[in-house]
Amino acid sequence: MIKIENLSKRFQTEEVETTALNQINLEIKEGEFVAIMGPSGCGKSSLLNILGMLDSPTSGDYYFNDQEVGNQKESQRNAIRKGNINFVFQSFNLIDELNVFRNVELPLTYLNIGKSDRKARVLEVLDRMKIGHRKHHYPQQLSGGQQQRVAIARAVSAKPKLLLADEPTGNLDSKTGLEVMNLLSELNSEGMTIVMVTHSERDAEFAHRVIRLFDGEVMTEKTAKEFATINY
Ligand SMILES: Nc1ncnc2c1ncn2[C@@H]1O[C@H](COP(=O)(O)OP(=O)(O)OP(=O)(O)O)[C@@H](O)[C@H]1O
Repeated sequence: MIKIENLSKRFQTEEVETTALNQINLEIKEGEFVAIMGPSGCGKSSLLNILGMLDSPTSGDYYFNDQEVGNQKESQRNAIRKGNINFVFQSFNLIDELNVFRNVELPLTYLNIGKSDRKARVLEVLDRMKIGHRKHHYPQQLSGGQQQRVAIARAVSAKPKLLLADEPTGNLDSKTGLEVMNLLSELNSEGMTIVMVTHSERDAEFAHRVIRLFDGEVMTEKTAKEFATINY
């Protein structure tokens, strides 16, 4: 599903140039659950943003389902992302002015799905995320775990092929975090490909595979072993 070849991302500010990703190569197959780990500043978010087509690489290629997307125009990337890729964030990013039902319905509106179809899909996904009983509540009336379940419902209501999660349990206590990880695992076992950035070794255990980044580079198994002897 995903193939990245010799991909680099550099940020240029007035004084300095930062290499966030340096000549990365990686592949992710359909149906995989992959965790991306590494110390702060190693390039995890930069990689997730590129995978999600929110940002483009400075050099190198990104193939999504065999189509080169990294070097496409923004409008083209947006069109490919629509319906294929969705996101879950650490800070939930729900719209405070909309109730739970409307938050989850919104992305379906952009996909031009009819009203009765939307309603059926929203109710189904809210039930699956065990939050259907809160559909008339507003985000601020919910606990963190409930908000994240709504955010996951919103992200998966359009049945994306790829779900990108940026520290999805970062703002949750460990019990609620575990519930969220179980939901993500369930979605993955039904076929959704998941790529998750995490600092939590416990969350990473839910993944099939961990990609470790260090200073913008993917660590090989060998360098990862060497690295394990250093504390970070
Ligand atoms: N928009 C930007 N402009 C300039 N530099 C940036 C920008 N975004 C990221 N960087 C730099 O690129 C490097 C990688 O950042 P990135 O956010 O990808 O790391 P990260 O691994 O996600 O970190 P954290 O775990 O702290 O979120 C860092 O040195 C960061 O300062």
